[in-house]
Amino acid sequence: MSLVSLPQDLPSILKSYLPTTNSDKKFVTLTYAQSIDARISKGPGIRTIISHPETKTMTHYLRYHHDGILIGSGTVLADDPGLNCKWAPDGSQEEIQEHSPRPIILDTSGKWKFTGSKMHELFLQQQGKPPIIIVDKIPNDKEEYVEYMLATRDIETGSLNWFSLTKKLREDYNINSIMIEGGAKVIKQLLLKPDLVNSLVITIGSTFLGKSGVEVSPDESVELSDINWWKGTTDTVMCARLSKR
Ligand SMILES: NC(=O)c1ccc[n+]([C@@H]2O[C@H](COP(=O)([O-])OP(=O)(O)OC[C@H]3O[C@@H](n4cnc5c(N)ncnc54)[C@H](O)[C@@H]3O)[C@@H](O)[C@H]2O)c1
Ligand SMILES: Nc1nc(=O)c(N)c(NC[C@H](O)[C@H](O)[C@H](O)COP(=O)(O)O)[nH]1
Repeated sequence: MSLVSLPQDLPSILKSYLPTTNSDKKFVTLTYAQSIDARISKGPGIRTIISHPETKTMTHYLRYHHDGILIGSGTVLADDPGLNCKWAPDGSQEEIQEHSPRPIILDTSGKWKFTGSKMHELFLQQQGKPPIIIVDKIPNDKEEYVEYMLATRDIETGSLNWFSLTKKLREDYNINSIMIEGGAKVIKQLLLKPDLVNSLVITIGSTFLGKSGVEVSPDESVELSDINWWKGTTDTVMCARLSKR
């Protein structure tokens, strides 16, 4: 699949919302595409195209600028995504392989298999990297090329500690910048974490997906700051930061 060109005016808008090059600081970008009625797919498990081809290219431009890309098991099972980077300044195969982010799959109950996936196929073609899977238990039948990382949980609540997770990815795998693409369960948690998320890049497609669509409304109200809008052919992109609560 080839991408359409990146709109010329997008990089200047995105610049201050991206990790700085050579930064060894932790940087988390939360990014996804939603409908006007805040849905990210037509229904649970249904892969739904919302982005115009030009904002799809933007997603690959964002991937180029991050060390890792994280999604939940619901998304990997529904979408079978490639999670590589297909955009590069000169589009060369070497550059694409080098800049493809490391896929990080939050699959605590071990439902997904790398073998046979689109990610696996791209890795074998040297067009993508193998994943790190975040699990609650290291499986007995480990898959070839996969790295397993134990989920870090709060002792008192038992819930996933996102701060420790990003710290561990940084310390153990040198993954400083992470872009988080979804799905809904992951997005809803992170919209309430202004101390963890450095920037928000949301594509809003000109469609309503309706009541049976998968919604991404957070459990509480969320204020944004440092807001910038880009207008494309059919989509708009909002770049912002989560305000401290
Ligand atoms: N439009 C977009 O930009 C976009 C992006 C990604 C996904 N999607 C869509 O979203 C849907 C999937 O969303 P979803 O909400 O079902 O799944 P999800 O991708 O958010 O994954 C949920 C799973 O991730 C793991 N997980 C998440 N948070 C966890 C935590 N705190 N502790 C432990 N494990 C945790 C669990 O295994 C959980 O079942 C699909 O339809 C997909 O097509 C759309
Ligand atoms: N930007 C964006 N626009 C969309 O319309 C849409 N459905 C997604 N969905 C995000 C989700 O993570 C998908 O699974 C990957 O975007 C697929 O990624 P690949 O191209 O296979 O690498 N993302």
